[in-house]
Amino acid sequence: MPSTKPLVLVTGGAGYIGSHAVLALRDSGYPVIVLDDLSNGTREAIPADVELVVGDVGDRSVTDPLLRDKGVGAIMHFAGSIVVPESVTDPIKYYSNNSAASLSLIRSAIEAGVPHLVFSSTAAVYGAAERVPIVESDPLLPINPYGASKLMTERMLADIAPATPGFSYAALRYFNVAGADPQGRSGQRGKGATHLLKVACEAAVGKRDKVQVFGTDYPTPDGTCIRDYIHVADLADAHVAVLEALLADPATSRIHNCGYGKGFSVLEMLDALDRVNGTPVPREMGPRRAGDPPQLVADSSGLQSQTSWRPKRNDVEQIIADALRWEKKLLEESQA
Ligand SMILES: NC(=O)c1ccc[n+]([C@@H]2O[C@H](COP(=O)([O-])OP(=O)(O)OC[C@H]3O[C@@H](n4cnc5c(N)ncnc54)[C@H](O)[C@@H]3O)[C@@H](O)[C@H]2O)c1
Ligand SMILES: O=c1ccn([C@@H]2O[C@H](COP(=O)(O)OP(=O)(O)O[C@H]3O[C@H](CO)[C@H](O)[C@H](O)[C@H]3O)[C@@H](O)[C@H]2O)c(=O)[nH]1
Repeated sequence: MPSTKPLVLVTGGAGYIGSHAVLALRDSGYPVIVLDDLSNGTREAIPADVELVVGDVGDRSVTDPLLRDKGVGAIMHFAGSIVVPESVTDPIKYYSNNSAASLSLIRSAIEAGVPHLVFSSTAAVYGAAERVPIVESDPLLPINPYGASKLMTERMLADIAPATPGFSYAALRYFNVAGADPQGRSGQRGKGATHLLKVACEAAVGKRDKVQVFGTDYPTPDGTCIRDYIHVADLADAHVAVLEALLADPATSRIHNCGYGKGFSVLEMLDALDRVNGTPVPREMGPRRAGDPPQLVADSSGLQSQTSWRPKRNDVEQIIADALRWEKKLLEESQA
């Protein structure tokens, strides 16, 4: 029987978080189509029967016919550039791919009559937050071009939606996304990983000789930075819940933090990895990395009170176990 749920276009669906959103949408009965330029994604990240359009979200010769002809009912917009230090050395890339390309997609969507867009924003819009947990109304003071490029898109959406009858959006500010699909269907692939848990799991399976701890003199109980790690499958479920909130109340746009509201230090994460792994992962204490705020923890009560989303995998050892299982699978694939 054909689905009665709207077709969802997932931009960046061949990447880490987008591929988990594709799984969550399909698990909930939504038909899905993916638009990705494969600059950091892979075909294998998407189920074989999902249509992949290889192209740039900023290219209207791609997005106009796609949105017009396929009958897209909502967009989840994950495509973007994601490396904070690179945004400092190459800000034009970030304003181009995260701000300008998003504006192009938004125009294309509105002209095609697509009513809803869910945008991947980031805790980086808050910059070096003065207090935790962070609420959505806290000051937006990004400290790098990555965060600024995402905030610009949020600002565009905040101005455009009220001026555009029939169009609403959700901006989701992710905190630290980690883990892999609990069923082993997807996980984080990209080369040159920089995220703590990915790097540490690569060290656990022998792809690296150690993990370096960036800074031990922060004003936190053990001196290392504190972050709020959300399981990627819970984050994917949050997207479905937010889409359903938009469909149920189409005139209301929303902005939500996505995290669990509990912080873990770098050393707490590495200790938990050692417990899950059963053998200690070599670690080395090192200097601070530029631009790291001491603490980022989300107040996500709005996401829970305003949508049906409830965290299901709010357990740091499960996040790590899923990430580690995925890393072992990647290693086996590379040795096959
Ligand atoms: N990973 C995190 O911890 C995190 C935290 C906060 C926000 N985010 C945001 O979530 C989104 C997804 O991040 P991710 O970690 O899955 O990254 P990712 O690099 O794995 O996925 C991004 C995908 O977008 C594609 N892409 C990039 N530019 C494109 C373009 N112009 N046109 C079409 N496709 C393009 C890439 O090929 C890739 O498959 C990003 O917007 C990122 O800024 C991620
Ligand atoms: O090898 C490593 C990697 C990271 N860290 C530390 O681990 C913590 C987490 O670092 P990540 O690189 O995993 O994540 P960030 O907190 O820097 O970045 C995350 O949050 C940002 C918002 O502030 C952006 O959204 C970004 O995309 C997202 O990955 C930081 O204190 C970092 O210094 C290490 O000690 N060693």
